[in-house]
Amino acid sequence: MPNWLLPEHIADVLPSEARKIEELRRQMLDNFRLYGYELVMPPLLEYVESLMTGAGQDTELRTFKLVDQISGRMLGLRADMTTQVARIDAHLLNRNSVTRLCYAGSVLHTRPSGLHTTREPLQIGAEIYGHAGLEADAEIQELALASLAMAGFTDVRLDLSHVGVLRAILAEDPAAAKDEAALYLLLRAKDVPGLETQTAGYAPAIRAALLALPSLYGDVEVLKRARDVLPDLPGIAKALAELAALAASAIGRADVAIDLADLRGYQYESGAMFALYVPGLPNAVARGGRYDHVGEAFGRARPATGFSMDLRELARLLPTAERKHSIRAPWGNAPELKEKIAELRKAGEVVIQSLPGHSNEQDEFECDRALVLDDSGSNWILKNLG
Ligand SMILES: N[C@@H](Cc1c[nH]c[nH+]1)C(=O)O
Repeated sequence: MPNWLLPEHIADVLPSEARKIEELRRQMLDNFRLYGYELVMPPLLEYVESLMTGAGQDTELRTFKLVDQISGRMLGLRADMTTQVARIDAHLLNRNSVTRLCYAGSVLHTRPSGLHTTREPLQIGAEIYGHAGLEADAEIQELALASLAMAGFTDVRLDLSHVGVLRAILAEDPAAAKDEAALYLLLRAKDVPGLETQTAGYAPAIRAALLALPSLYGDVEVLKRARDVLPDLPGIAKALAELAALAASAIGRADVAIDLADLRGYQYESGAMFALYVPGLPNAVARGGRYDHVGEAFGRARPATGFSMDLRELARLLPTAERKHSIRAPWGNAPELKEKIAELRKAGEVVIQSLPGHSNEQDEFECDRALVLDDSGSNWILKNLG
């Protein structure tokens, strides 16, 4: 085995791809700032218990673990930054007001989520703490859509779902409530035969409601159908009304679909959830939603909602960045030459000094101009290279 072989689903990012990713990262973080989101940088690794606080079983399975040589305690490499940011809001900032935070950094997954998916996504996201109303969910949804528009995606599908529907159904039947974890998995997989077996002993109305969820998928008309077929419970009515409002706020910006069985989050979600899809990729490019109980798990209840996405995946779908035009300059220590180069760089030009013996080499950059001495031999001027 050559000693440079990388583990499966782990890869280097080469120059043109890296530039696309980095440009996207900067654009998005700058845009988050325009909405008032403050950047935070949580650590790559933490004690495993703190990483798991408020998170579900998926996070546990996805987290790489190692032993800390200083404390002897178990550390985990973060698999998702959302709970880290919730910890920062709950403990370090200690603000009672609305707090908007954003982040960008690598996360690691023990297993890839899809066939061609990386185990090292570059997660970027934004979270709002301190507002329980739907306005915060709508802002997050808008920001996620604006981020995709900014990256050049025009054809976006927004799938909406709501944990409140399942919770309201489960609260009606203790037998069903006990099986919550299993039901989650079956609904996520839209495994109707599995659901039929699992729900065999439940109260008939509860069973019928659970079996209806996988077929409650489609355009916003589904909400009407859901009102007809699901039990008349306040929790369900509230969830469906929230979904109708969120769907309405996205009209004209995305194709909206409702999927009441889509529970593919990290299991910390507590309200409306969404996933964004773009052509060419079966997996969601962005996920988000409300998760009001994570702060509580950290000892300070704070309403919360947010979204995140993988910049590597997004960048992969975008066309290759054009080669950047640049200026070739000779190598040398003459003060006038150095001054001229500094001036051009200050103006935003890429100036590449050719190292001796390498004057015609170029890779990522296309030199369309050269810095040369004029006929008098004393002034540095730019010459177009045909
Ligand atoms: N971190 C979640 C999405 C999210 C952010 N905030 C709330 N939910 C994910 O990657 O699926």
